[in-house]
Amino acid sequence: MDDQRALFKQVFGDSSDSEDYEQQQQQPQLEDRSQPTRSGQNPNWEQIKEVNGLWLCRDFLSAQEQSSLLSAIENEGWFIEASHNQAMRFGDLPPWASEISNSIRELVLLSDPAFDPLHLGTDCGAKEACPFPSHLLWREPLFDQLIVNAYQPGEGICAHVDLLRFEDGIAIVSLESSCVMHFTQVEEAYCGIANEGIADPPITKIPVNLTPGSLVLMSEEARYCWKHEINRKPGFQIWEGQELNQRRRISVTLRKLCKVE
Ligand SMILES: O=C(O)CCC(=O)C(=O)O
Ligand SMILES: [Fe+2]
Repeated sequence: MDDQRALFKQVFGDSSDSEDYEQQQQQPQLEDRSQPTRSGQNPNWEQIKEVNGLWLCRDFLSAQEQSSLLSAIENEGWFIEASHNQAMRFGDLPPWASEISNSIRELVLLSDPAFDPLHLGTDCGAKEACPFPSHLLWREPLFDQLIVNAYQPGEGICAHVDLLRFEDGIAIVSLESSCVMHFTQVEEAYCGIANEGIADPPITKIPVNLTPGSLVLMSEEARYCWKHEINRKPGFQIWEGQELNQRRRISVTLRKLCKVE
């Protein structure tokens, strides 16, 4: 526990604010539900073409797996009080989170036609066709930091790039309620893309529908050159022309801390 606290301090400093951004309090909307089923040997990866390095696996967890995961999270007792909406772990992850981490690695491997199970290797030959770069996939541990967020209807998260204290390669699992996450390109700050003398391009927002049981992987440009946000104020959660119904949403974010030299 003390180790957890020391690590927390190292990452976020003395402030009690967990990140540089705050969850927004927003207004509730209506109901939405989908029931993805896991495709087992055939993970269905969707590459978000506009955002390099952004991948979505809608059927990551079956309905059954989603409810087991929710029970495991509930058993942690983090969200008994309505005022508690975020929990973090550093270092060794709870068993259920390690399981997610293992499944992610497995699923990425299964999606790679170049994967040779005898040599436990993948070169993710066609870089753009791989949901997670191989130099990240084989790091140990794959993830060592966990955030579980609980969003009540109307609550979201402001546009941000995840802190640079975390390595490349971030995973987000969604539970309970669908939401639209929007991606907007950052100007030049984090990703070293300078555009001096060039007029700012019009801001494009790329919407991605995060259904319950889905997994998002962000690496490279998606992680450093795009902000992500969830705005659940009325009028912002539109998918295929319809406003999404909102319920509580739980998300599990997995990241890896940068090594401190
Ligand atoms: O809740 C989510 O889906 C996203 C969380 C997130 O972006 C973060 O914690 O940095
Ligand atoms: Fe984030």
